[in-house]
Order: sequence, then structure tokens, then C-alpha cells
Amino acid sequence: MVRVGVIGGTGYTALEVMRLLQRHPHAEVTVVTSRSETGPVSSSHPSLTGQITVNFTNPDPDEIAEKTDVCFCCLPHKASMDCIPSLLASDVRVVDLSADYRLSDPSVYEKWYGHVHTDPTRLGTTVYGLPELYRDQIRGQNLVANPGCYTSTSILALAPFLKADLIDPQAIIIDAKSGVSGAGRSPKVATLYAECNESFSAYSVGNHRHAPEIEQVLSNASGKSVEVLFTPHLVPMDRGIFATIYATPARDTTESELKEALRAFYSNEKFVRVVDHLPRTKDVAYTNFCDVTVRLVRGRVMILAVLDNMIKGAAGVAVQNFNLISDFDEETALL
Ligand SMILES: NC(=O)C1=CN([C@@H]2O[C@H](COP(=O)(O)OP(=O)(O)OC[C@H]3O[C@@H](n4cnc5c(N)ncnc54)[C@H](OP(=O)(O)O)[C@@H]3O)[C@@H](O)[C@H]2O)C=CC1
Ligand SMILES: CC(=O)N[C@@H](CCC(=O)OP(=O)(O)O)C(=O)O
Repeated sequence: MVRVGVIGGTGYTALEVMRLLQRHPHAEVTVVTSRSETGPVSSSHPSLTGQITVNFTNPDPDEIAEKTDVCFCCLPHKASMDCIPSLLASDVRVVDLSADYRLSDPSVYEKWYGHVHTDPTRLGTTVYGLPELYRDQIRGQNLVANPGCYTSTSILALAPFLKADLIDPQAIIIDAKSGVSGAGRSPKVATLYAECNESFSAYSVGNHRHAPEIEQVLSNASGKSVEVLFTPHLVPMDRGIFATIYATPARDTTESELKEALRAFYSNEKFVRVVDHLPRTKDVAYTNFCDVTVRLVRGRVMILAVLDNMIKGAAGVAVQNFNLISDFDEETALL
């Protein structure tokens, strides 16, 4: 059994990590941390009653290292990089769900996150944990930077077309919508019921931190300089991401050629389903699937993609990465 720690255990992604791991045949959750809670994990997550029986604790990284082999770090950015170097120094392997190790340039991190990176030498060397693009590099790593939820949806939707030179890399518009759990469980005014219920709003227009993450990963993966106009929206539903993406064809093409490129790219991928119908967030809720389709409309390429922000957009892909670094079947606990 691999002994697993869940850091930031009261949050939403931690709940989903534990929900998935309780059916993993080779993983045992031995530590769940919280600064605020001390009781059983079920006191904060009643749905885990009888499934995860440890209590919340607030140990230092050395104590965590004594009881774990792998940690899922489910903390906000900044808090994550405050704890991960000590865990790695004690030979604990880490899947980090925060953004702290995703960007490769410390100055880009500082610009978008508003503080200096305190572990800059790991930027640029830490693998980006999107198995569909970086599976071979993820295997055997001690640290994996799990992607963001909007970014996973956008990258999975766009990578096939950029790699096949089918769309202009500089003329991409991503119109993305997220359920409210995407903002986490920590209270914020924008996610109070009376603020977001029966309302649909855009936010961070022109300055969301997922734009540089999407551009970095797609540029690296395709070898082209990719620029995106990315607009996130908050939708009054619990979970799910819907991305409607508009691109300009790089040359004459047809809808069947676009569909064929998408199908070919994901022909061996279990968790990306290329569909003919228009996908819905309901179709992927609570699953590790990303459903994607493409249309050619009035000379423009339209890609439509959905996933569950907390599963394929966070905890599910984190378990995929856990399986890869632990040499388990990648699908374990995910189907
Ligand atoms: N929600 C989503 O859909 C997605 C989230 N992510 C990322 O995953 C990470 C976790 O997100 P999520 O679970 O939604 O967040 P939550 O706000 O739901 O939970 C985070 C937990 O971390 C603990 N925490 C908060 N601040 C600190 C701190 N300064 N130091 C130590 N512990 C702290 C809190 O627990 P306590 O107070 O008990 O200590 C809190 O419950 C974030 O980095 C987020 O950006 C990525 C993709 C999707
Ligand atoms: C609805 C909502 O608020 N969503 C979050 C993104 C969640 C996520 O993926 O965050 P990280 O990249 O920080 O891990 C946001 O826009 O900040």
C-alpha cells in the first residue's frame, strides 16, 4: 500500500481526491491536514463517513513525511510552495493541485500571482501534469504540477488542431464557463448564494492567470507561439467547465478533416471522449472524462469541450498522475 497524505483536507478538491482514493486498491489515506479542524474527516465531509476514518491533524512537513509516501497538495497557491520543498527533501512525492509549479518562468509567476516564487529553481523543470500530452515525462517524477481546470479544458480542446497545423495559433478566443465549486470552498463574497444564484457573470476579463498557463503549455506542445483571448464566466451551478472556443483555420479545411484530426489525436486516450453531439457538463459530472467536439461554422473552427472542474479538472487528473508516478495502471480508481 502507498501511504497517502492529503494536505488542505477540508477543501473541495481534497474531498474529491479522498472520494476517489477510497476505492483505490493500492492507496491508503494516512494523513489529512487542516489548520482549522481536528475531528474526524467526516465532520467536514459527511459524504466520507465510514470511508476515510482518520482525523484531521495539523502536522509539520517532517511529521507528514514520517507517515506518507505521496502527498496530494490541495492548498491555495503560495501556501503550496511553502510546504512542498520540505516534503520533497524528505523523499515524499507530491502531486500539487495548486498553480505554484505550473509556469516555467519565475518572473511570469510573479507578474500573474503577485508575489515572488520562493522555490524558483523547480520552475521550468517540474512536469506539467496533463497525461494526454506529457504521460512519458510524468512517469517516475517526484513532483507533478497538476493543471488548472479551465486550462485542462482549453488545452485538451486546442492541442490536436495546433499540432496538426489546422488553426492559426494567434487568433484563438476561449469563452469559458465554470460552476461555482471552481472557486473553492473558502468563503468569498462572489460565491455567496445571493450573489451568484440566478446570475451569470464574466470576471477577470483580459487578465485571468490561466491565459499565460494555456499559452505556455500550448506553445511548448505545438512548437508555435500561441496567443489566446481567454474569458472566464461564473455559472450558477455546482460543478463543470464548458469551453466554447473560436479559431481561424490555418488553411482550407473541412469539418470532417477537423473531426478526423480530433479523433486521431485521442484514439488511444481513455479519458478524452471525442463526440459528435454537442457535449453538456451533465454528461461528465463526477467523472474523469473530458468530452470534446468540433464544428466548422461560417469559415471558423468552433471547438466545444466540457469536464468536471473538480475531477478531470483537479482531483481525477491528480489521481491519474499519482498512478503514473506510482507505476499503477493509469485508470485505477477512475472508471
Ligand atoms: N476547485 C477547483 O475546481 C479547482 C481547484 N484547483 C486548485 O486546487 C487547490 C485547492 O483548491 P480547492 O480545494 O478548491 O480549495 P478550497 O478553498 O476548497 O480548500 C483549500 C484548503 O486549504 C486550506 N488552506 C487555505 N489557505 C491555507 C493556507 N494559507 N495555508 C494552509 N492551508 C490553507 C484550507 O483548509 P483549512 O482552513 O482547514 O486549513 C482549505 O480548506 C487550489 O490551489 C486551487 O487553485 C485546481 C483546479 C480546480
Ligand atoms: C470559478 C473560479 O473562481 N475558478 C477559479 C479557477 C480554479 C482553478 O483551476 O484554479 P487554479 O489555477 O488556481 O488552480 C478562478 O477563476 O480563479
